[in-house]
Amino acid sequence: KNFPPGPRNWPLVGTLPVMIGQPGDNHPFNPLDRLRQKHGNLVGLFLGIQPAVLVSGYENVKEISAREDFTYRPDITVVQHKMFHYEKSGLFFVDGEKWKTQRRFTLRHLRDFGFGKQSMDHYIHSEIDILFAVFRDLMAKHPEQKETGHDFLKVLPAVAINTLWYIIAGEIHGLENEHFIRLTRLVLKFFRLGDQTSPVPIYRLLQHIPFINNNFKQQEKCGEEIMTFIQEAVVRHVDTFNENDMRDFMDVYIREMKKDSDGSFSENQLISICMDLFLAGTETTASTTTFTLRYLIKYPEIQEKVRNEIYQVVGKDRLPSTEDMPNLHYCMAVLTESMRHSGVTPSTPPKSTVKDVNFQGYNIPKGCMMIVNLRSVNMDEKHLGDPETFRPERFIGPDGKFRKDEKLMLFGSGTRICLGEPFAKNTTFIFYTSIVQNFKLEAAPYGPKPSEVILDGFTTAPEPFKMTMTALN
Ligand code: HEM
Repeated sequence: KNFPPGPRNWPLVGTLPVMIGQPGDNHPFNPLDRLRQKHGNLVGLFLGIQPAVLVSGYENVKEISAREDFTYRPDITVVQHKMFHYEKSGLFFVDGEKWKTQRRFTLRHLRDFGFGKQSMDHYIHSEIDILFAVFRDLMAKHPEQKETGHDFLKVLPAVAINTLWYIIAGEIHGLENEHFIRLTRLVLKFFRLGDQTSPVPIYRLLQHIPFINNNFKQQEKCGEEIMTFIQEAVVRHVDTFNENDMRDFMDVYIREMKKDSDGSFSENQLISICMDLFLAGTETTASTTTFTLRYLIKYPEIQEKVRNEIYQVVGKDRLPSTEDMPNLHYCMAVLTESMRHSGVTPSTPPKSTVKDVNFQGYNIPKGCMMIVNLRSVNMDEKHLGDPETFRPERFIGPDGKFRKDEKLMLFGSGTRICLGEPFAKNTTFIFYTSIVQNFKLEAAPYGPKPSEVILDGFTTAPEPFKMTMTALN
């Protein structure tokens, strides 16, 4: 009663028939865009019989994100919960005091190992050296592909994984390591198989129905393999643990497990946290960097402007670092515009309520899923004027300096705001500016132009594309 208005709620399938894409859509979120246009900023939906509300618009999203009532996550089967007998674990899908304690601990101790700090730069730079060696190797081994394009960016996710994994588990994997290459593929596949508005993770019954459970089953398989990789690293850490030598985040967590008397710091919880960080942190940063490079190929004049600023501020003899960020105004504007326009996270992971709640005069029943529409904020026509246009200058103030737009939500907002924001900003910034400093990027003269397709999943991602690179230094 007094639930937000929405499309027709059919028996069993609820509103799902109007939540699927149509021919001509250019973004996975188009069906939800249409619902918002038709029904307004709060749309009542049903994923099967599960009530859900699509929440759009800056004010609504800000309020939902700030209110304690909505900090909960719905009961969704994720691979680690299933493996741990449906006990909620990790960071993303835990609630209340458990979430607060684990989030605080994780953030504090990741920072001790350089997470989101300048002290990480040297490590990011050494990963970039490896990346550049791969680029040069590809060009030397297959010079003929300069005409049709190299698949340069396929190694980027592996580099992103290494950067994060070093802090979590103190390990670096060679890009030629077969096991590691497989892991990288699994992470990407895991994300593409996801679907934020699928009822399958909510209903255990649907998880057993062939065809309907197709994506879910495949995703579960990928997730299990990724979990095994993490579990093995945890076991190695437990076996070699030395109280006097904290090598990485896993060690610090194990030390806490030994001190902890109520069991809230457990091995399962450590595995789940690492899984959450690993998944949340690697695909998102790799996709953001790839989207940015895709825009720079499409707009060569912007690429040139980025390069000129880097040459002026940083020069050619060293790679850009986080210390340069406050002086690279245009580069910051380009990254921000790329994140806004591409929208790797068009919505937050679903939120939920644990009691009946009133929101904007509507009744939101206990257990209702809240689909928080960040895209509606980052593509807000009233605020931005021309949201569909890629225009980094919108973030340059009259003084020529980068101007932060407080009305954007690139990493969510409020209590659950992305835990990895500083790390993600630093790594994507250094990755993309270093590439542009050292290589000219172009569409291959005889190959297809980089695809403009945006892939669906838990996040959105650019469709892989080929390009030509010319070394500049
Ligand atoms: C460009 C890269 C990234 C983007 C666009 C992004 C975006 C987001 C968004 C929109 C949320 C949801 C916030 C909410 O529920 O209100 C989120 C949550 C989260 N992100 Fe990120 N993220 C990125 C990178 C990272 C990295 C590098 C890490 C960690 C290594 C990370 C860890 C997390 C975690 C743990 C949460 C859940 C927080 C919680 O529920 O308390 N993310 N992220």
